[in-house]
Amino acid sequence: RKTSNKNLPPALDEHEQTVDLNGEPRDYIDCMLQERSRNPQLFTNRHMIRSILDLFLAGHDTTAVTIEWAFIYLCQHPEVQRKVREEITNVVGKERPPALSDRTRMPYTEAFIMETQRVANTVPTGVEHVTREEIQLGGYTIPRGAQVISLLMAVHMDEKHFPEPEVFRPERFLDDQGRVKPNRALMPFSVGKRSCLGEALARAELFLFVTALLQRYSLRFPDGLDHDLSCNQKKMLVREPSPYELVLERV
Ligand code: HEM
Repeated sequence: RKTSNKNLPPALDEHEQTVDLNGEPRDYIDCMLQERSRNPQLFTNRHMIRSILDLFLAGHDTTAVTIEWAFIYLCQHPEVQRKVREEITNVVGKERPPALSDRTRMPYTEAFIMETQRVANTVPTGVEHVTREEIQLGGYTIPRGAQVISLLMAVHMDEKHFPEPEVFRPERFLDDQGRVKPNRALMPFSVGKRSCLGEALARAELFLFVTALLQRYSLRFPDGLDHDLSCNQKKMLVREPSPYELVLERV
């Protein structure tokens, strides 16, 4: 057992002492420690702490809060909830949990998640980026070194791309045959080289969580209560709904 390093957060210290550098990694921290044992110059402890923090900050709240919005829309639009459940029943049934391989056969559910991300705008802006050189954009000159923040929410609420943008309507992402109709203006994960690194993981989580829950439960607001859709103002970066109650009934 190595000597304990008091300068490290306890979780990292514990991992450093117990990791099997050549064995099966137990988790993300073990993977990083194994990688560094092969190439000590790769990153410092500070890098490792930051990258774990990134996973929590960028990876947890964003997806969890999008799911919170999805539940609100399902309660506000019982017809949408009925159609998603119908698709789950037809494609997955009740005998096994939904799997990612079901996704391509569930266009309505996909469209529902797309519409949820468009209207919820959980991450309303991109992260700040800095221009490396002067550029012309839409008739404006942006100087080198300027901080640029994209307003993704403005695109999602632009009626040029999404007619009646305030209306929640998954069908806008379906063609006449009921197949998913992508729209380039839907960009909840931003676009370009620095777009969200966790997009595939987040989309998988959204699909699996929503379908697994709706397979077993119907959702509604408690009688007489409607959610006012106000946002938690204390949260920065992420648009979170204020707390609400849900009734889950076994189906
Ligand atoms: C529904 C869930 C999520 C949404 C809406 C979302 C959205 C975003 C957005 C808008 C950006 C900024 C991109 C830009 O500035 O151009 C971003 C960056 C990022 N996201 Fe996500 N994200 C989600 C989930 C996740 C997950 C699950 C992870 C990791 C496990 C993750 C990791 C990251 C990282 C590392 C960046 C920075 C990428 C870079 O700067 O190169 N995100 N995300």
